[in-house]
Amino acid sequence: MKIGIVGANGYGGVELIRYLVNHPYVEIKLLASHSSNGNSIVEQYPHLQGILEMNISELNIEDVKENIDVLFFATPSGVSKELIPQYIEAGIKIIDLSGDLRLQDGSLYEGWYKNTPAPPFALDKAIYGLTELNRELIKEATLVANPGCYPTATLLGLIPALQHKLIDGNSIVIDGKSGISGAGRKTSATTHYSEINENVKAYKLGKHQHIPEIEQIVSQIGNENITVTFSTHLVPMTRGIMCTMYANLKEPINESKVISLYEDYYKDDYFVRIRKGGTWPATKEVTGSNFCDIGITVDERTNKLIIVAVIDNVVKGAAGQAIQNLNVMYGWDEKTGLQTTPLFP
Ligand SMILES: NC(=O)C1=CN([C@@H]2O[C@H](COP(=O)(O)OP(=O)(O)OC[C@H]3O[C@@H](n4cnc5c(N)ncnc54)[C@H](OP(=O)(O)O)[C@@H]3O)[C@@H](O)[C@H]2O)C=CC1
Ligand SMILES: CC(=O)N[C@@H](CCC(=O)OP(=O)(O)O)C(=O)O
Repeated sequence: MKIGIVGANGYGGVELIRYLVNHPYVEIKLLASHSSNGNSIVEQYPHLQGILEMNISELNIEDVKENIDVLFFATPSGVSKELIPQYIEAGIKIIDLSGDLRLQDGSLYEGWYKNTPAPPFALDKAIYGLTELNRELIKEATLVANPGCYPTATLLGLIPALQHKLIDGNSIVIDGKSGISGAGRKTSATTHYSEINENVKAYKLGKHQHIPEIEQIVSQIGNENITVTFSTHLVPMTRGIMCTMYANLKEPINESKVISLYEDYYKDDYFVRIRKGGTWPATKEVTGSNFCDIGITVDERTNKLIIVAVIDNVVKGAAGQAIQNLNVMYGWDEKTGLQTTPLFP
């Protein structure tokens, strides 16, 4: 399968490269970016020396039609919605890592991303790529909207509780924490070393673009309109997301019963691992891997279910899940090219 990566020299793009160079069924045929055309990817990423010595070239639809089967977009929001329509019409399969195609209702995109939405035909075609939720739809998809990093951890943590009607959807509070690579490669005052080192910062409270994405799916699963409280924090680490979710239990339930419901729900999902009672996952336990690890507690005193979910933001939160979706689209074993052991310590 011939693959192209747009946004190849960003963090999502370079993580796609890290996995795809070892994927047995794909060949990387195109690396494209915005401002680095003509340069070798090795100039920006010397760790790729001897592994992928390839020039970054301009994105050209005629070249893509001739040489590419699947195009990954690892570009900032606002880019793929402009470029993708012509590639859809040309019959190219697309996996978009950005937020441009995740919200089915274009007016929500307009409100939260402050930009015009993708054309309705593209939004209709896009399948939300949370693999464990939409595997059957992804098998037939030609356009996949890969989920955001926080929504991946949050939704994998909440879906079994909502499916089993254990919690009141409108009581959900999500406390999210992310490493700095989540903000992409370009530095800014907020992601500058001296601003983030030995510091924890809350940001975009009540305004984060992942709020409508999470609400879209929890409402679908809960079969009612659900609004969530979602807060995000930057923590001084490179990779990793931890989302801790709190919700009111509808009926009292034993913790070990909830854990066994979760184990059963994810029994066929290699990349989701449920911790035993009284233990909770840490971000380092998934670093560099496509796993989402989940720990569960029932706080009987407050009648709350507490769920802790961790992922590596650039793997399960971006490039890894995108490759998992590629595998599903082509009927390959979902783990193909993704079976790395987390990088611990
Ligand atoms: N980082 C993460 O943990 C996650 C990221 N995502 C999403 O993935 C996408 C990529 O993120 P990330 O890799 O972190 O971002 P980066 O800022 O690290 O990289 C962005 C890439 O997009 C390229 N680019 C920018 N504008 C254009 C354009 N108009 N045409 C073509 N290429 C363009 C840049 O090229 P150049 O450098 O040459 O300008 C660069 O290669 C974003 O939508 C992000 O929200 C999703 C989940 C997690
Ligand atoms: C640490 C950090 O800044 N993280 C980014 C998440 C990036 C992402 O996944 O956002 P998209 O929805 O645009 O894909 C943020 O909070 O906006």
